[in-house]
Amino acid sequence: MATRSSEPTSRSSSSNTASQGRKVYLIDGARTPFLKARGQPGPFSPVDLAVQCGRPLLLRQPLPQDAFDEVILGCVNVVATEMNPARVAALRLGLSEKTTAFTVQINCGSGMQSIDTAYKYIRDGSSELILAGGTEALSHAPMVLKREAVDWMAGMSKASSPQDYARQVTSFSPREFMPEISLEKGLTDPIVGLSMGQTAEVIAQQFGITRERADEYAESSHRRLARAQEEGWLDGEVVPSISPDGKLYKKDDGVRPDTTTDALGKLKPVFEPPYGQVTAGNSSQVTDGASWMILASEEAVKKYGLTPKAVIIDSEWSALDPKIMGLGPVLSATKILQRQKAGLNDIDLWELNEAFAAQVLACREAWKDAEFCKVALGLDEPMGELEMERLNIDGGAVAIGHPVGTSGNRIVLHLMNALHRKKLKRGIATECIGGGQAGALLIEAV
Ligand SMILES: CC(=O)CC(=O)SCCNC(=O)CCNC(=O)[C@H](O)C(C)(C)COP(=O)(O)OP(=O)(O)OC[C@H]1O[C@@H](n2cnc3c(N)ncnc32)[C@H](O)[C@@H]1OP(=O)(O)O
Repeated sequence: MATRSSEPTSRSSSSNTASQGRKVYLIDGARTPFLKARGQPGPFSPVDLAVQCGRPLLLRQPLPQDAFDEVILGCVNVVATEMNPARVAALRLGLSEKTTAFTVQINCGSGMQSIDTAYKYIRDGSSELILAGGTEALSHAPMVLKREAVDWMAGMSKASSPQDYARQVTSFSPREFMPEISLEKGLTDPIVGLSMGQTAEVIAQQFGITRERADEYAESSHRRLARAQEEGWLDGEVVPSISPDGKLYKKDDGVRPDTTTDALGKLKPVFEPPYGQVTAGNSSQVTDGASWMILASEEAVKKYGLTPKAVIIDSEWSALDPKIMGLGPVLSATKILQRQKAGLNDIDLWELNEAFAAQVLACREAWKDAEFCKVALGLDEPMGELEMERLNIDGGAVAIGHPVGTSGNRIVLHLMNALHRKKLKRGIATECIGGGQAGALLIEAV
């Protein structure tokens, strides 16, 4: 059970406000449709995904091949044939061989970390133009063989006589070759031994989030995404992908517009049966997808005649007990609000990544909870209630899916576009990170 006295820490605090460096603009971005992992490898590898959305983005922002100083790509599950996917993607996108590229991994924060690293490189004057993204093909998550299988193969390679060889062959046991379920392992915290879903159960219990509320939230995520798709609000942000066999993917395919709270209420708890709150219907979906954003300095904007859509104002990363990792956004976002002397509802729009419906709701409760605000945030008063009308207005990972290394990038991209569409000014994108961390970015539309 989580303790409320877990003392969080943070990095890159007030020293990283944009006022202390150069302006950093968000120019444009694009993502693939998010495709649900359906028990077998999907049509695209992590690099394929990054290339699928990178190409149309670079076509509509025609920059010279060597314009980018850096390519930074978040990816949690790198596949063995695409080591350093940032570099592989950059070259497949036709960028200059002279452009350096590196991959970042901070679990679900990876796609936001790429933006924040780019932001700081440009702000501090070491770069002018950066392509920063996130990619994840959870359907391709590497499978890990059991120790016994690896030992058996080592025995085969060491066999030096026909007798050795025969002994090794006859000791073969197919059961030992059943792979360990690696995706499940990847979504289990190695320090506290809880799956991500169990950490959501911990904070649901801590803040009294009922099954009904989690299901209502999940239903609204599907409803909001379905409306956004129907109204064309994702056009341009989501670019079509074409698989090697010529199949066209145009839309996020996890959304279920017919979702009802009645149907959700019938699903069984997955992570803490039989009494838990977290089900397949109110969890983020296991999904493949990629997203890129172009970041530029003022000089690069002038040099290439770019039209910025937003400017990055501030960023913050925090760390806390891995058991309550889902509350991380409260820590990171509050630090930004304090620096900006702003309240929750002074921010026009929020993208708080929906790892789980119960986790988003627990964050909202934490801001209202005097004791949490005092102990974890050092505040005399609670922060108050974040209005639902500002939060994940076009749905989130419950409906869209959560390709873990990508989502942090997607929420910044969508926030930028939603601020423009609604002619609003300020937005915060924030997400929890497995292992007990969280990131947040404050942007302003221009
Ligand atoms: C990692 C970090 O750094 C930080 C983080 O973000 S933590 C979050 C990381 N991500 C996760 O942990 C992933 C969480 N989600 C999961 O693991 C999986 O989605 C899950 C195990 C919860 C469910 O997986 P699944 O069983 O394959 O789901 P799925 O097959 O889609 O649905 C199961 C059932 O629910 C039903 N269902 C799902 N959504 C529904 C909806 N909206 N309405 C009605 N029914 C629904 C499905 O129809 C299905 O029913 P049947 O079995 O009758 O076909």
